[in-house]
Amino acid sequence: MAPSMSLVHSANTLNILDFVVNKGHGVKGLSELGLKTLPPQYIQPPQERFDHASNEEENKDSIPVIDMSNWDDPNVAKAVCDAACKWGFFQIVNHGVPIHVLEDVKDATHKFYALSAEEKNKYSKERSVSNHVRFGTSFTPEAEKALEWKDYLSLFFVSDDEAASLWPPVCRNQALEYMKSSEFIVKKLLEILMKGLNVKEIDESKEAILMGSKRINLNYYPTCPTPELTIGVGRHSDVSTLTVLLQDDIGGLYVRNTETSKWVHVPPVAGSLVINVGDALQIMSNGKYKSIEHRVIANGTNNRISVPIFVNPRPSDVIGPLPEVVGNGEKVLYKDILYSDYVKHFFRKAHDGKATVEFAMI
Ligand SMILES: COc1cc(/C=C/C(=O)SCCNC(=O)CCNC(=O)[C@H](O)C(C)(C)COP(=O)(O)OP(=O)(O)OC[C@H]2O[C@@H](n3cnc4c(N)ncnc43)[C@H](O)[C@@H]2OP(=O)(O)O)ccc1O
Ligand SMILES: O=C(O)CCC(=O)C(=O)O
Ligand SMILES: [Fe+2]
Repeated sequence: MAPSMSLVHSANTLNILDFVVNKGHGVKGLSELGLKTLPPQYIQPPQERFDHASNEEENKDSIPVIDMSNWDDPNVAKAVCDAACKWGFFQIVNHGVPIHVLEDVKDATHKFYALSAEEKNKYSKERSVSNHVRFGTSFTPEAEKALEWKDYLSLFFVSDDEAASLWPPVCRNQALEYMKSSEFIVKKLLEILMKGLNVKEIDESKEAILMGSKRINLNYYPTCPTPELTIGVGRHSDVSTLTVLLQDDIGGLYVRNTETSKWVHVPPVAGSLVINVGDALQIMSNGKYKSIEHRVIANGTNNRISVPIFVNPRPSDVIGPLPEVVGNGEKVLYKDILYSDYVKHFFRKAHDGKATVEFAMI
């Protein structure tokens, strides 16, 4: 049932948290109350807010958009490896994932968030029957000094049967279809990126360590009353090997240009997918491919959705710089780590830019 305005207007700190986090209304519920001011829990410290004025160069740079019409073109391979080295981010078009699959998963995301708070809350950390399915808000509310203006549904893929019994019916098939249809591009991209590291062939064990587990998140960023005071997603890099991100046409994702330190917008391009290198690939490539800091701003006029697929090592894998990369005697930058330890370290703290990878540094 929708809460009355007076309930929230008279709310103290605890009630806002109770409404958003415990009752499962999320920030979407908060947004739909039509608040005129941002609850104090969402006010980010000035250094974490997005300052358009001091980022005036944001439009001068852009991440590469690569046409994948011919996957076997050596120029395409070069463009992919160059982008992974310099930007850690690129967009791909003509990639082969059918447009209707992308549209369907976006529609399904809206349908999931249109469910009642009670229905969505069945998938919360406290109520979900499995930790492979989790509906939540912000990132790690228990560890954050200021909350992020985002709700998410996170689905860890184990098998079709498990998804059929655990994932929310309203978005299950569409999420699975998107994951399955993008498997081809993940394999091709990893093949290209591995060749760039002198890894000639992706055998079974390499395949497992590169892409042995997958997680899909359905992100919802509702309209925010005072977007300049808060953030959709704080500065972070992904802990994945690669992330395949589908965004809608609203925009708001920014990527750090490590040469200028400025934030560069990733503009929505119809039919495209955003690809980014995650920490696991940065570690395996001994720093050659970069897992770049990114963030999402809050929006004062539109709701936004995005659907990342995180392609990861298996939790039980030990990852470290690949022998093919460091066999030539170059300095080894990262130690071997158990991947689930790395991910737990990421999830235990608030977003903190590039700090997570220090966990793996020698
Ligand atoms: C939400 O906003 C986000 C999310 C992200 C996400 C990026 C990624 O997911 S990248 C890929 C992550 N890798 C994997 O999923 C690998 C496979 N999974 C695992 O290894 C395990 O599931 C585990 C993550 C290691 C945790 O397993 P387990 O030991 O069984 O313990 P849990 O109780 O489930 O979790 C431990 C701790 O982490 C929190 N957590 C777990 N999963 C998520 C999740 N999907 N989203 C948010 N938080 C999660 C959980 O709450 C636990 O915390 P406690 O405080 O309760 O201990 C990127 C950017 C974003 O903004
Ligand atoms: O919403 C986006 O565009 C990016 C989200 C993101 O960075 C993440 O979920 O890891
Ligand atoms: Fe991310």
